[in-house]
Amino acid sequence: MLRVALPNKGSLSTSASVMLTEAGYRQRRAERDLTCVDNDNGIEFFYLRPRDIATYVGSGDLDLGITGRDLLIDSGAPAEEVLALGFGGSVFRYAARPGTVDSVDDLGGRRIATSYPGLVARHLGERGLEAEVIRLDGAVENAVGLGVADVVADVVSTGATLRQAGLEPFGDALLESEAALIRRAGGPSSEAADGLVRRLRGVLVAREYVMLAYDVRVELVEQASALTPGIESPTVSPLHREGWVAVQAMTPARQVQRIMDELYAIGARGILVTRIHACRI
Ligand SMILES: Nc1ncnc2c1ncn2[C@@H]1O[C@H](COP(=O)(O)OP(=O)(O)OP(=O)(O)O)[C@@H](O)[C@H]1O
Ligand SMILES: O=P(O)(O)OC[C@H]1O[C@H](OP(=O)(O)OP(=O)(O)O)[C@H](O)[C@@H]1O
Ligand SMILES: [Mg+2]
Repeated sequence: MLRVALPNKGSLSTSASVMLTEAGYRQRRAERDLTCVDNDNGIEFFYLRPRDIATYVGSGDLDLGITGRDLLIDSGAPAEEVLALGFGGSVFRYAARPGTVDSVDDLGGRRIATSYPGLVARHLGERGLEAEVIRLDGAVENAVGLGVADVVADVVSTGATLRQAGLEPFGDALLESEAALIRRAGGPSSEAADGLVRRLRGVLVAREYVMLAYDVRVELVEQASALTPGIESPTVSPLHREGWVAVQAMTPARQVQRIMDELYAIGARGILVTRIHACRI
């Protein structure tokens, strides 16, 4: 059986389970369940703290896991990203009170509070900076006001928590993170693991693309196909009506309204968009 680690709570938990459900896997019934066996697909899911997932996968005790890229790097575990999953996005940044510290070069000798000491130490090390990293469990934005640190390094999403604490981000982001499927670094691949990766890729494509279909005069096929190249190539089929063809192509959902306008403008008609529920590319 393939053994897969999933976040048991926090920002990534619901989206990870939704994605696996969309990929056709069974998920736990209750939020407190710690395991779930999917016999039909030969998979057992283990619900773990997202921060611990890279440790289980890096040691080889579990085959695959879903966690944040930032948590993977912070753990220092010998695990690697297989597939970015497009949810749980965040930016990791330094912040301080305005007029105190405002550049990364100025971090030497400072006290930096963070829940991600591994990530911060790696960033400082790469720049040859020496600072005191103070590990806190959470709510790190309070550390400056309480005098424990000069700087915080933390996940920023809307920025509201930083503003409330009177802090301003400075310097480039240390990392842009999102949820990722991970496996043991350099570990052997298996047909079971590859099958799960293919299903998750299918979910990503089904979320990003729609199926666009339209009719167009045959002499305009090249011009229309340039607007709808599809993933491989558009499907062009004959129509009973002389001089016309039907075209079908997968199209990025975010651009589809603009593409429909442009198709209409060149003379395409009967333009239809349908959702893709699942696919294998
Ligand atoms: N607004 C956010 N706050 C915290 N983490 C976020 C946010 N948005 C995305 N993430 C990502 O979620 C992961 C952290 O999840 P985790 O469950 O450990 O913390 P959490 O969601 O803050 O929950 P808790 O603090 O209750 O443990 C990281 O990969 C982080 O980048
Ligand atoms: O930019 P924002 O939208 O304000 O979000 C970022 C904040 O959210 C998270 O905290 P969380 O609520 O998870 O509390 P924690 O610090 O105890 O983990 C994170 O650690 C930041 O503090
Ligand atoms: Mg948190």
